[in-house]
Amino acid sequence: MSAIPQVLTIAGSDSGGGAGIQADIKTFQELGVYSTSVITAVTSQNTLGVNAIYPMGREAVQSQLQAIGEDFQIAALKTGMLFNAEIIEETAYNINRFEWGIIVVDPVMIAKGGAHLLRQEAVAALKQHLLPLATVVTPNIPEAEVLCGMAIDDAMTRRKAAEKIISYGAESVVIKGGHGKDPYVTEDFYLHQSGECLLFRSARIDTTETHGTGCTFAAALTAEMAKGAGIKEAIYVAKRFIQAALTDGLHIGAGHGPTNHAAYKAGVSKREGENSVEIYG
Ligand SMILES: Nc1ncnc2c1ncn2[C@@H]1O[C@H](COP(=O)(O)OP(=O)(O)O)[C@@H](O)[C@H]1O
Ligand SMILES: Cc1ncc(COP(=O)(O)OP(=O)(O)O)c(N)n1
Repeated sequence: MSAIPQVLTIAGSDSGGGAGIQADIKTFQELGVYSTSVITAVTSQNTLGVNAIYPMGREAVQSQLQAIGEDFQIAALKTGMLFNAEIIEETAYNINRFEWGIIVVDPVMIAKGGAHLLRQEAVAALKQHLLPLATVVTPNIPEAEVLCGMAIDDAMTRRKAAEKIISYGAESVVIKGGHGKDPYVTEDFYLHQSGECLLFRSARIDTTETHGTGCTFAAALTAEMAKGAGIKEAIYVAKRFIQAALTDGLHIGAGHGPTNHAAYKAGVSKREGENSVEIYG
C-alpha cells in the first residue's frame, strides 16, 4: 500500500492551465497527494475566455474510469466540468461501482467569461445522480441559485439555498462567496447530519487573477480530506490555499489570469497580518 494518498479528478481540460484538470493536478501536487484524472472534455481556453468545447464520448469516459478503478486506491475524488447528462450518469455509475468514498462535487456550470460548461438540460441529471453521492457540494453563488431555483442575496437566502441543496441527498454543502460584493469573502458551510452551520470568512483580495479559483478550492478540499482531515479542517486549509494563490499572482495572460498554486507551500499564507480565516458558528 502506497503511503501517499491517491486522488482522482473527473473534469475538463483547460488549455490555458488555470482551471479544470490542470488546476486540480497542480493543487493536488502542492498538497502532497497523488493525482489521477479522467478527462470529460477538452476546452480551447485562455485567460480571455473559452473558444471551443470538445466533450468526450460516454465510452471514453467509462474507459478512463475503469482504468482508474481497477488499479488505484482512490482516497477521495472531485468532479468538475461534466458537460452533459451522459458523462454525469457514467460518473455516478462508476462511483457506486468502485465504492469510492469521499466525493467532492464542484457543480461547474458557467465559466467567468460566460461559456456554458454544463448543458442546461444536464442540471436535472446532476441533482438526480450525483448530488446524492456527494460528501460535499461546492457551488458558487450563481450555481447555488440554479440548483435551488431561487435568488441568493443575503445570509438568510444562502442558508435556505444550502438546505435545499442538502435535500437532494448531499451530506454537506459549501456555498462559495467569491461572487459577492462585500469586503469579505464568506463561505457558508452546512452539514446535514448535525444541522451544523458555519461561516468561513476572510478579506476579499483585490485582484482580477481569479481564473480557476473554484476548481482550486474544491481540489484543495479533496486533497485535505484524502489525507484524513475532517470536512471543517479541510475547508479551512482550502481557503488558506486559495487566499495564498490569489495573493501572489503570476500576471499571466491579458484577461482573468490564473492563480499561483505554488504560493501556499511557499509560505504566503503564513505572512503576518495577511490571509486570516475567521470561523463563525
Ligand atoms: N477576490 C477574492 N478574494 C479572496 N478569496 C476569493 C476571491 N475570489 C474568490 N475567492 C475564493 O475562491 C474560492 C472560489 O470562489 P468563487 O469565485 O465563489 O467560485 P468559482 O471560481 O467557482 O466561481 C472561494 O473560496 C472564494 O472564497
Ligand atoms: C475546463 C474548465 N473547468 C472548469 C472551469 C471553471 O472554473 P472555475 O474555477 O469556476 O473558474 P472560472 O472559469 O470561473 O475562472 C473552467 N473555466 N474550465
